[in-house]
Amino acid sequence: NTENSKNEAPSIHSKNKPVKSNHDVVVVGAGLSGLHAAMLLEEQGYDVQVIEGRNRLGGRVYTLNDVPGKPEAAGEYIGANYARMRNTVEKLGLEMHSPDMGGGANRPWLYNIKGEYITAKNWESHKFNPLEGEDRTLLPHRYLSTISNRDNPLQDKPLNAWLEDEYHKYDIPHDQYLRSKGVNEETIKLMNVVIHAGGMHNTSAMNELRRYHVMNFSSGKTTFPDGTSWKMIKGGNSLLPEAMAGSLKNEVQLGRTVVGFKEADGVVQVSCADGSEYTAKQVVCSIPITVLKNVTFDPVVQGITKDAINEMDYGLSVQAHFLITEPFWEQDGMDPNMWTDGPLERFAVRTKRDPSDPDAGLAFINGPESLKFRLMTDDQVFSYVENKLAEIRPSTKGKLKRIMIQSCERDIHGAGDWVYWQPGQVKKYANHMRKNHGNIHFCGEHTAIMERGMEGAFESGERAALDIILNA
Ligand SMILES: Cc1cc2nc3c(=O)[nH]c(=O)nc-3n(C[C@H](O)[C@H](O)[C@H](O)COP(=O)(O)OP(=O)(O)OC[C@H]3O[C@@H](n4cnc5c(N)ncnc54)[C@H](O)[C@@H]3O)c2cc1C
Repeated sequence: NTENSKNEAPSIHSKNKPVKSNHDVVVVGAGLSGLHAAMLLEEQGYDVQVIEGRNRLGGRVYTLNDVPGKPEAAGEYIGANYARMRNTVEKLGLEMHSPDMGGGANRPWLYNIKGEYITAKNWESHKFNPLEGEDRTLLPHRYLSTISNRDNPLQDKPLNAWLEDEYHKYDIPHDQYLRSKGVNEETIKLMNVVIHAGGMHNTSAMNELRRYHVMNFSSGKTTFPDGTSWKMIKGGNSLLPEAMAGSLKNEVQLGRTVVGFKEADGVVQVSCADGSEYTAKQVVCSIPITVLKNVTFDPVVQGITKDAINEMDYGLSVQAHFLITEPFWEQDGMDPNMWTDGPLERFAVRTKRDPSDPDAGLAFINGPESLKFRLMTDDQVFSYVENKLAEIRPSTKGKLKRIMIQSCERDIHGAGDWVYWQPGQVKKYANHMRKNHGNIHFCGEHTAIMERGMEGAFESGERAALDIILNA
């Protein structure tokens, strides 16, 4: 991992010396939300300076150009309904292409459940299949989305319906909601495998229902002109934040980790770890909410916003990328891609973007098992994954070469994958996340109302920019 780890001091590797400068607006964070806000403000004639803590652009959009196949470490699929994002892609002259949505190398998953190998073909009749009737044809990796989405009370409702009081009754643990719908314990256990929240008990049913409501809207109701629902940027999604930053008049300042905001007499002073100081009348802050715990505010943030900063959390995931030196699946004759209910959760052989690319494999752990990786170094993550893999799949032994560990949480600027709402948090916080603190306007996917993911980031940047343009 080339990014600085949580154990290290904030980045001071800025290629620039510490600076002092004054602008109409300072935007903190060069992810999609911050960059979109900056572009809109600049269009309206504001002098805008974007500052970014990492030494790269894009935040949770990050193409791993050094890994064969150039996989996306984070924001990957662009929905047909991503109007703001599509418009920006077009405006900046980038092209999109249809991704391989098959997972891994477009091969089926081999399931490893309770230590037993089960093929997709054998699942319907297998004794571990906990469902009845036609549902027995459902494959385990589809349980979470299919079953959560059934009789979704948000169906056909506007995308902001999840914020309304009448749906607060669903702001309860997701496992409790599923039990009330008659879903049995064995099914819930399998749904739990890849849940981004440490477990089904820790995510609000409203969080999950909203997730699938937005997804239905993306993939069901709108399409690209060629009839597809999802696309990616040709050459890698990172090209988009790079082009957005390149379109701005003031060069984005990298390596400027913000440590404090101080507002007095209508001016906000933004202080960075490297000693730089920026002042502006207005600030757009796209720092992920959990990272805000480490940033000081003067005057201090109080009340519900303070509680939200202390309590909100993001899902975790760890990706261990390997080169595959020999096709281990040819040795044991089984499908290469594994979906397991054990500590590895998923291991996939990645799609080759170019036939000359060597085979690369990815252990992607984002369910309850991901929590333990918070306490490991990158080397320990590699060893752990290799050992667990060798236990359940001996043919992998000696055939994997370490490339990199990637996680959106394993550095001081990252919070995790994306925000999730714990039971009770939608009611408590969802309508407060967008409240400004004096002249500091918060944005970021965690503050979006209608959309999620990358389009949620765009939506939130637009809202923060409009807040300044119309009200400030
Ligand atoms: C594994 C994974 C898969 C995903 N897949 C999809 C997908 O397929 N489709 C989809 O739509 N979305 C997907 N997403 C979500 C999407 O990537 C995010 O919602 C979106 O990119 C978030 O943008 P943002 O601007 O809100 O936040 P970020 O991109 O996190 O931007 C915040 C910026 O602030 C910077 N920062 C943090 N702290 C400081 C500080 N103290 N000082 C200065 N700068 C700071 C960060 O470095 C970062 O650049 C995925 C995310 C992950 C992790």
